[in-house]
Amino acid sequence: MNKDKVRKQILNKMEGATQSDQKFFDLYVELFHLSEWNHADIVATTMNTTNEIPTAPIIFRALGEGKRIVVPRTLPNHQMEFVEMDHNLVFQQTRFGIWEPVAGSVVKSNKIDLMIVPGVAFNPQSKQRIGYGAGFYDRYLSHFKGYKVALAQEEQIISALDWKPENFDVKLDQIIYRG
Ligand SMILES: Nc1nc2c(c(=O)[nH]1)N(C=O)[C@@H](CNc1ccc(C(=O)N[C@@H](CCC(=O)O)C(=O)O)cc1)CN2
Ligand SMILES: Nc1ncnc2c1ncn2[C@@H]1O[C@H](COP(=O)(O)OP(=O)(O)OP(=O)(O)O)[C@@H](O)[C@H]1O
Repeated sequence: MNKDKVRKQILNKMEGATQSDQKFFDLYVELFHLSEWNHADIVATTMNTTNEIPTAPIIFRALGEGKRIVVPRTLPNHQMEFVEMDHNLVFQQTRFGIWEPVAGSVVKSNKIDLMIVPGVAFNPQSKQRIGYGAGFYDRYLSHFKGYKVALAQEEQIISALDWKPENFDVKLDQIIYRG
C-alpha cells in the first residue's frame, strides 16, 4: 500500500471513534514519566482536532509543573512556527478547523526540548509516522534537535509492511501507544 492509501484507511477508521481523556490516561501517564518530559522546560504540542488525542491534559500538566508550552502556527509554503501559550494569547480557527495563535511570541526550534508530534498513522517498531500529507512536520523536524514523541491510538498503529517510508520522512524518537 502507498502512503495515501494508508492515510485514507486510518482516517476512515478514526472517523466516529469516541474520544475521552480517560481513554488515553495510560498514554499521558507514560509521557509524564519520561525523563525527557521531566527535563523539558519548553514542550511543543498542538491544539487537537476532534479526531486527535486531546492535548489539554498535556498542556495543563506542563503548565502546572512550571513548563512552557508552545503550539504551531502554519505559514505559507508549508512552513510552521511555534508560539508560546500565555494569558494574552488569542486563537483563531483556520479553514481546516485547527485553532492557531493569532499573535504571540515565536519560540525558536532550538529552544524546544520536547516535541509531541501529531499524525495519522504510526509504526512503533520503525518509529515512522504518516501525517496529514502537507509535510509541515517533516519540514520542521528535519532541522529539529529536541526529543520527538508521538501518542498513538490503537486504530493508528500500522506495521512496516503497510508502507515504505520516503527519504524526507522524519523518524520519531519514541511512539507511546497501547497495543
Ligand atoms: N492539531 C493539529 N494541529 C496541526 C497539525 C496537526 O496535524 N494537528 N499539523 C500537522 O501538519 C499542522 C497543520 N496541518 C495541516 C495539514 C494539512 C492541511 C491541508 O490539507 N491543507 C490543504 C492543502 C495544502 C497544500 O498541500 O497546499 C488542503 O487540503 O486543501 C492543512 C494543515 C499544524 N497544526
Ligand atoms: N524536508 C522537506 N523538504 C521539502 N519538502 C518536504 C520535506 N519533507 C516533506 N516534504 C514534502 O511534503 C509533502 C508531504 O509529505 P508527506 O506525505 O511525508 O507528509 P506527512 O508526513 O503526511 O505530513 P506532515 O509531516 O505534515 O505530518 C511531500 O510532497 C514532500 O515532498
